[in-house]
Amino acid sequence: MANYDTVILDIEGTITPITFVKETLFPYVTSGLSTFLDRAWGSKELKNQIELLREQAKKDVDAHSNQAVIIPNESEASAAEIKSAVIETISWQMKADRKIGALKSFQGYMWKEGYESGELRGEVYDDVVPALDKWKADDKKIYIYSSGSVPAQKLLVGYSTKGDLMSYFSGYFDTGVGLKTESTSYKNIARQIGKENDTEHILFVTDNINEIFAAAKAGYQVVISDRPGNAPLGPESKNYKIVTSFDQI
Ligand SMILES: CSCCC(=O)C(=O)COP(=O)(O)O
Ligand SMILES: [Mg+2]
Repeated sequence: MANYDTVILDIEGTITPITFVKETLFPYVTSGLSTFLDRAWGSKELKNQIELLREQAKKDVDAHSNQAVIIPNESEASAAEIKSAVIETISWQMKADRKIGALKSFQGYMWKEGYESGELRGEVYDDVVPALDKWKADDKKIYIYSSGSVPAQKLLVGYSTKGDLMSYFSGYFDTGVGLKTESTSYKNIARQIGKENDTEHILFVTDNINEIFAAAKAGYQVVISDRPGNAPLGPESKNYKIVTSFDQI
Protein backbone atom coordinates (compact mmCIF):
# COMPACT_ATOMS: atom_id res chain seq x y z
CA MET A 1 0.00 0.00 0.00
CA ALA A 2 1.17 3.54 -0.66
CA ASN A 3 1.28 5.92 2.33
CA TYR A 4 -2.04 6.86 3.87
CA ASP A 5 -2.88 8.97 6.89
CA THR A 6 -6.65 8.49 6.97
CA VAL A 7 -8.71 5.31 7.07
CA ILE A 8 -12.42 5.13 6.30
CA LEU A 9 -14.20 1.90 7.16
CA ASP A 10 -17.42 0.35 5.97
CA ILE A 11 -19.37 -1.58 8.64
CA GLU A 12 -21.40 -4.51 7.27
CA GLY A 13 -19.12 -7.08 5.62
CA THR A 14 -16.01 -5.23 6.77
CA ILE A 15 -15.83 -4.69 10.54
CA THR A 16 -19.07 -6.57 11.25
CA PRO A 17 -20.35 -9.89 9.87
CA ILE A 18 -23.23 -9.66 7.43
CA THR A 19 -24.89 -12.42 9.47
CA PHE A 20 -25.09 -10.12 12.52
CA VAL A 21 -26.99 -7.56 10.46
CA LYS A 22 -29.26 -10.04 8.66
CA GLU A 23 -29.87 -12.51 11.49
CA THR A 24 -29.89 -10.24 14.55
CA LEU A 25 -30.36 -6.55 13.73
CA PHE A 26 -32.94 -6.88 10.97
CA PRO A 27 -35.15 -9.44 12.78
CA TYR A 28 -35.03 -7.19 15.87
CA VAL A 29 -36.85 -4.58 13.78
CA THR A 30 -39.25 -6.81 11.86
CA SER A 31 -40.33 -8.96 14.81
CA GLY A 32 -40.65 -6.10 17.31
CA LEU A 33 -42.11 -3.43 15.05
CA SER A 34 -45.80 -3.74 15.89
CA THR A 35 -45.32 -3.66 19.69
CA PHE A 36 -42.70 -0.93 19.35
CA LEU A 37 -45.15 1.26 17.43
CA ASP A 38 -47.82 0.70 20.10
CA ARG A 39 -45.36 1.55 22.88
CA ALA A 40 -43.87 4.65 21.27
CA TRP A 41 -47.11 5.90 19.69
CA GLY A 42 -47.62 9.63 20.31
CA SER A 43 -43.94 10.37 20.99
CA LYS A 44 -42.33 13.24 19.11
CA GLU A 45 -39.42 11.08 17.94
CA LEU A 46 -41.75 8.45 16.45
CA LYS A 47 -43.76 11.17 14.71
CA ASN A 48 -40.51 12.54 13.17
CA GLN A 49 -39.43 9.07 12.04
CA ILE A 50 -42.83 8.36 10.48
CA GLU A 51 -42.73 11.71 8.70
CA LEU A 52 -39.42 10.70 7.06
CA LEU A 53 -40.94 7.38 5.98
CA ARG A 54 -44.04 9.20 4.71
CA GLU A 55 -42.01 11.60 2.54
CA GLN A 56 -40.01 8.69 1.11
CA ALA A 57 -43.20 6.66 0.48
CA LYS A 58 -44.69 9.57 -1.44
CA LYS A 59 -41.57 9.79 -3.64
CA ASP A 60 -41.72 6.02 -4.20
CA VAL A 61 -45.40 6.11 -5.17
CA ASP A 62 -44.73 9.06 -7.49
CA ALA A 63 -41.91 7.02 -9.06
CA HIS A 64 -44.41 4.17 -9.60
CA SER A 65 -42.71 1.71 -7.27
CA ASN A 66 -45.19 -1.17 -7.27
CA GLN A 67 -44.60 -2.02 -3.59
CA ALA A 68 -44.82 1.49 -2.18
CA VAL A 69 -47.86 2.51 -0.12
CA ILE A 70 -48.83 5.98 1.00
CA ILE A 71 -48.62 6.49 4.77
CA PRO A 72 -51.68 8.59 5.62
CA ASN A 73 -51.42 11.40 8.15
CA GLU A 74 -53.32 11.74 11.42
CA SER A 75 -56.05 13.99 9.99
CA GLU A 76 -57.08 11.40 7.41
CA ALA A 77 -56.61 8.01 9.08
CA SER A 78 -56.79 6.17 12.40
CA ALA A 79 -53.71 5.19 14.41
CA ALA A 80 -54.28 1.56 13.37
CA GLU A 81 -54.32 2.49 9.67
CA ILE A 82 -51.14 4.58 9.98
CA LYS A 83 -49.36 1.80 11.90
CA SER A 84 -50.39 -0.75 9.30
CA ALA A 85 -49.00 1.41 6.46
CA VAL A 86 -45.76 1.95 8.39
CA ILE A 87 -45.39 -1.81 8.93
CA GLU A 88 -46.04 -2.51 5.23
CA THR A 89 -43.56 0.19 4.18
CA ILE A 90 -40.79 -1.04 6.47
CA SER A 91 -41.47 -4.65 5.61
CA TRP A 92 -41.03 -4.39 1.82
CA GLN A 93 -38.03 -2.09 2.13
CA MET A 94 -36.26 -4.41 4.54
CA LYS A 95 -36.93 -7.43 2.34
CA ALA A 96 -35.22 -5.49 -0.45
CA ASP A 97 -32.39 -4.44 1.94
CA ARG A 98 -32.97 -0.93 0.74
CA LYS A 99 -30.21 1.53 1.66
CA ILE A 100 -32.47 4.53 1.90
CA GLY A 101 -32.14 7.25 4.55
CA ALA A 102 -35.66 7.11 6.04
CA LEU A 103 -35.53 3.33 6.55
CA LYS A 104 -31.98 3.42 7.93
CA SER A 105 -32.97 6.19 10.33
CA PHE A 106 -35.97 4.20 11.57
CA GLN A 107 -33.88 1.06 12.08
CA GLY A 108 -31.35 3.01 14.17
CA TYR A 109 -34.18 4.51 16.20
CA MET A 110 -35.48 1.04 17.07
CA TRP A 111 -32.05 -0.49 17.72
CA LYS A 112 -31.30 2.20 20.33
CA GLU A 113 -33.60 0.51 22.84
CA GLY A 114 -32.05 -2.89 22.12
CA TYR A 115 -28.46 -1.70 22.57
CA GLU A 116 -29.29 0.29 25.69
CA SER A 117 -31.12 -2.63 27.31
CA GLY A 118 -28.23 -5.01 26.56
CA GLU A 119 -30.31 -7.14 24.16
CA LEU A 120 -28.09 -6.09 21.25
CA ARG A 121 -24.31 -5.86 21.07
CA GLY A 122 -22.56 -4.86 17.86
CA GLU A 123 -20.53 -7.80 16.61
CA VAL A 124 -17.03 -6.71 15.59
CA TYR A 125 -14.41 -9.04 14.10
CA ASP A 126 -11.45 -9.94 16.37
CA ASP A 127 -8.87 -8.44 14.00
CA VAL A 128 -10.46 -4.97 13.96
CA VAL A 129 -9.39 -3.53 17.32
CA PRO A 130 -5.69 -4.45 16.88
CA ALA A 131 -5.77 -2.61 13.52
CA LEU A 132 -7.51 0.41 15.09
CA ASP A 133 -4.81 0.44 17.81
CA LYS A 134 -2.06 0.34 15.21
CA TRP A 135 -3.59 3.12 13.11
CA LYS A 136 -4.04 5.26 16.25
CA ALA A 137 -0.44 4.63 17.29
CA ASP A 138 0.64 5.70 13.77
CA ASP A 139 -1.43 8.90 14.17
CA LYS A 140 -3.85 8.02 11.38
CA LYS A 141 -7.37 9.40 11.53
CA ILE A 142 -10.15 6.79 11.41
CA TYR A 143 -13.72 7.34 10.19
CA ILE A 144 -16.76 5.25 9.34
CA TYR A 145 -18.83 5.50 6.18
CA SER A 146 -21.82 3.16 6.16
CA SER A 147 -25.32 3.04 4.72
CA GLY A 148 -26.50 2.58 8.31
CA SER A 149 -27.49 5.94 9.84
CA VAL A 150 -24.87 7.79 11.88
CA PRO A 151 -26.83 7.13 15.14
CA ALA A 152 -26.99 3.41 14.23
CA GLN A 153 -23.23 3.37 13.51
CA LYS A 154 -22.47 4.96 16.88
CA LEU A 155 -24.66 2.41 18.67
CA LEU A 156 -22.98 -0.53 16.93
CA VAL A 157 -19.43 0.57 17.78
CA GLY A 158 -20.41 2.10 21.13
CA TYR A 159 -22.10 -1.07 22.39
CA SER A 160 -19.85 -3.57 20.63
CA THR A 161 -18.70 -7.05 21.55
CA LYS A 162 -15.24 -5.46 21.90
CA GLY A 163 -16.43 -2.70 24.23
CA ASP A 164 -17.02 0.97 23.50
CA LEU A 165 -14.93 1.72 20.39
CA MET A 166 -16.18 5.26 19.81
CA SER A 167 -12.95 6.91 20.94
CA TYR A 168 -11.14 5.45 17.92
CA PHE A 169 -13.28 7.33 15.42
CA SER A 170 -12.86 10.96 14.40
CA GLY A 171 -16.20 11.03 12.60
CA TYR A 172 -19.06 9.12 11.00
CA PHE A 173 -20.71 9.44 7.58
CA ASP A 174 -23.90 7.97 6.19
CA THR A 175 -25.86 8.47 2.98
CA GLY A 176 -26.40 12.09 4.01
CA VAL A 177 -23.19 12.71 2.02
CA GLY A 178 -24.57 10.68 -0.89
CA LEU A 179 -24.89 7.05 -1.91
CA LYS A 180 -21.88 4.85 -1.29
CA THR A 181 -21.79 3.86 -4.94
CA GLU A 182 -21.27 7.43 -6.17
CA SER A 183 -17.82 9.01 -6.35
CA THR A 184 -19.17 12.45 -5.41
CA SER A 185 -19.97 11.04 -1.94
CA TYR A 186 -16.29 10.29 -1.38
CA LYS A 187 -15.36 13.76 -2.60
CA ASN A 188 -17.91 15.22 -0.15
CA ILE A 189 -16.36 13.28 2.72
CA ALA A 190 -12.84 14.36 1.69
CA ARG A 191 -13.99 17.97 1.68
CA GLN A 192 -15.59 17.63 5.11
CA ILE A 193 -12.44 16.15 6.66
CA GLY A 194 -10.15 18.73 5.06
CA LYS A 195 -8.61 16.38 2.50
CA GLU A 196 -10.27 17.61 -0.68
CA ASN A 197 -6.93 17.89 -2.48
CA ASP A 198 -5.32 14.90 -0.78
CA THR A 199 -7.64 11.95 -1.48
CA GLU A 200 -4.70 9.72 -2.43
CA HIS A 201 -3.78 9.54 1.27
CA ILE A 202 -7.19 8.21 2.25
CA LEU A 203 -7.71 4.45 2.46
CA PHE A 204 -11.26 3.10 2.16
CA VAL A 205 -12.03 -0.49 3.13
CA THR A 206 -15.31 -2.09 2.07
CA ASP A 207 -16.88 -5.35 0.90
CA ASN A 208 -18.83 -3.80 -1.96
CA ILE A 209 -17.16 -3.61 -5.38
CA ASN A 210 -19.34 -0.72 -6.55
CA GLU A 211 -18.24 1.28 -3.50
CA ILE A 212 -14.63 0.36 -4.37
CA PHE A 213 -15.11 1.73 -7.91
CA ALA A 214 -16.66 4.95 -6.59
CA ALA A 215 -13.97 5.60 -3.96
CA ALA A 216 -11.16 4.77 -6.41
CA LYS A 217 -12.70 7.19 -8.92
CA ALA A 218 -12.53 9.89 -6.23
CA GLY A 219 -8.79 9.19 -5.91
CA TYR A 220 -8.87 7.11 -2.71
CA GLN A 221 -6.73 4.05 -2.08
CA VAL A 222 -9.05 1.07 -1.68
CA VAL A 223 -9.00 -2.39 -0.15
CA ILE A 224 -11.68 -5.06 -0.52
CA SER A 225 -12.84 -6.82 2.63
CA ASP A 226 -13.60 -10.47 1.90
CA ARG A 227 -15.27 -11.85 5.03
CA PRO A 228 -17.12 -15.17 5.47
CA GLY A 229 -20.69 -14.81 4.20
CA ASN A 230 -19.95 -11.78 2.00
CA ALA A 231 -21.25 -11.75 -1.56
CA PRO A 232 -18.89 -13.62 -3.90
CA LEU A 233 -16.29 -11.36 -5.53
CA GLY A 234 -16.49 -11.01 -9.28
CA PRO A 235 -13.58 -10.86 -11.75
CA GLU A 236 -13.29 -7.03 -11.42
CA SER A 237 -12.10 -7.45 -7.84
CA LYS A 238 -8.80 -8.93 -9.08
CA ASN A 239 -7.57 -5.40 -9.85
CA TYR A 240 -7.63 -4.49 -6.13
CA LYS A 241 -6.03 -5.62 -2.92
CA ILE A 242 -8.31 -8.12 -1.14
CA VAL A 243 -8.00 -8.92 2.58
CA THR A 244 -9.75 -11.51 4.70
CA SER A 245 -8.50 -9.93 7.95
CA PHE A 246 -7.39 -6.41 8.90
CA ASP A 247 -3.86 -7.64 9.78
CA GLN A 248 -3.34 -8.03 6.00
CA ILE A 249 -3.91 -4.32 5.28
C1 LIG B 1 -24.51 0.40 11.13
S1 LIG B 1 -26.15 -0.01 10.89
C2 LIG B 1 -26.22 -1.74 10.57
C3 LIG B 1 -25.85 -2.13 9.23
C4 LIG B 1 -26.76 -1.60 8.17
O1 LIG B 1 -27.96 -1.47 8.36
C5 LIG B 1 -26.20 -1.26 6.89
O2 LIG B 1 -26.92 -0.85 5.98
C6 LIG B 1 -24.75 -1.38 6.70
O3 LIG B 1 -24.32 -1.11 5.41
P1 LIG B 1 -22.77 -0.90 5.09
O4 LIG B 1 -22.75 0.31 4.24
O5 LIG B 1 -22.03 -0.72 6.39
O6 LIG B 1 -22.34 -2.13 4.36
MG1 LIG C 1 -20.61 -3.14 3.56
